[in-house]
Amino acid sequence: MDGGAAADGGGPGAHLAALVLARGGSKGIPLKNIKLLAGVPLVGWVLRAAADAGVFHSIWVSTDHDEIEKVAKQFGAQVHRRSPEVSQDSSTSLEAIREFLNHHHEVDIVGNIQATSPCLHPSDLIKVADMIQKEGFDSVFSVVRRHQFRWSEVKKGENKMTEPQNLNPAKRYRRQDWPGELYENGSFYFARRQLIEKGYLQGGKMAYYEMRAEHSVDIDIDIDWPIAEQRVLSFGYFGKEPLKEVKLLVCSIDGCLTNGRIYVSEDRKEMVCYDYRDIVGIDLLKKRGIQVRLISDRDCSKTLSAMQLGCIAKVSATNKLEVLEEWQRDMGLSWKEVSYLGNEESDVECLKKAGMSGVPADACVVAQKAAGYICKSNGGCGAVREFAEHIFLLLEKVNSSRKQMEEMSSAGEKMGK
Ligand SMILES: CC(=O)N[C@H]1[C@H]([C@H](O)[C@H](O)CO)O[C@](OP(=O)(O)OC[C@H]2O[C@@H](n3ccc(N)nc3=O)[C@H](O)[C@@H]2O)(C(=O)O)C[C@@H]1O
Repeated sequence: MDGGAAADGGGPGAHLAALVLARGGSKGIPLKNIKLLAGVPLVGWVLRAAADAGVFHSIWVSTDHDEIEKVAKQFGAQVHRRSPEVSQDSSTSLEAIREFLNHHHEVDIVGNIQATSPCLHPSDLIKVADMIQKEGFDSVFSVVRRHQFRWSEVKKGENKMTEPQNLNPAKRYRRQDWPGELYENGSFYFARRQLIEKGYLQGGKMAYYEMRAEHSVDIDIDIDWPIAEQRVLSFGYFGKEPLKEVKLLVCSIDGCLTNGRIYVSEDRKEMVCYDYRDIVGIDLLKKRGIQVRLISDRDCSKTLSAMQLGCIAKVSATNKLEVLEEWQRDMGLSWKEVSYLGNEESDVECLKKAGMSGVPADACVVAQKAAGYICKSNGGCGAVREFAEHIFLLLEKVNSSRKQMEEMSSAGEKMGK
């Protein structure tokens, strides 16, 4: 097959756009593209890798859905609102990419990154960008090596026998004696505009990029979801900074631990409402050795003591960041070890500083923009519990990367012997 070479105007100066297609409809999992995978919306995993790769002139999400648009922007992507015609179950990726190109004449090369492959790393994208921009390929797509023996299909009623396709049954290869075969894994498809306009994502001077097997995840059906979750926890890309264990969670009281409503009686006694699930969350955090401290810019000391949470708290905090800095210094923690759950403008600086930050679903927009994680639960309705789960997932990741490091160094030692 030849898509017709299009080797013009594609050097380092050419506009390379990352494009993630994320329609709202989905055959299996509802709103799959923003469903939380290990605490991060699916599309967020690849957007983070694309941003940190630093090779794209622009990063886009093409969608037909308001919620997906919101999430895409939170991860720093620009949004192309696509037409319903290319958002159907029957619409192909190529159709959606061509529509995007029709609206963005500045783009010379498209790197279509599929959200359904969340284990992508920036290092992969940097290498592919080089293949296109320096080595002059017109299209590059990702593959993975598999050692799978294939057999021909025999349809019901056919009077045939199945045939081996890539093996000799008399001399079955052992894994280590057979290089295996390359399979398209759906992680990405880079192609020049000229090729795409001719109706191809793969063609011209074409190459594959072989991904490491552990980075190759393709979420297709519901049962893939828990497997993918485990895979990203072990091998996913979690951002530029090395991960650290969280040692402290600071939680804003009004609007996070409570729903923000205050009932006042005639004798000026106040009542607030909180969710028992959040108290369970606080207990679980403490059991895992994570201190929980509470903060409020209001004097809510009486209410707080009535709640009997057993947490250190600072009320009437006029500057929450100063309090947080003081706690961080006193406990001898790095910012990476501090997590923060807030919901208001007064929490923004703390959310930006903390290594791990979250907001309830109904937090104000500026707080949402500053946070790394947006809970599905509202304040006072399980957000603390949910954020605790998110922290536990991170701890699992820290443990598994520690194990990986230990395994790698012991393998290195063995080789050195
Ligand atoms: C480039 C391409 O042809 N991609 C197709 C891939 C590819 O062949 C496989 O991943 C290879 O392993 O297969 C499909 O893959 P799937 O349907 O999961 O789509 C992959 C991601 O792209 C989004 N998408 C797809 C088409 C479209 N018109 N708009 C979109 O937003 C989906 O929401 C999802 O996030 C398939 O299962 O049929 C359909 C995809 O169109």
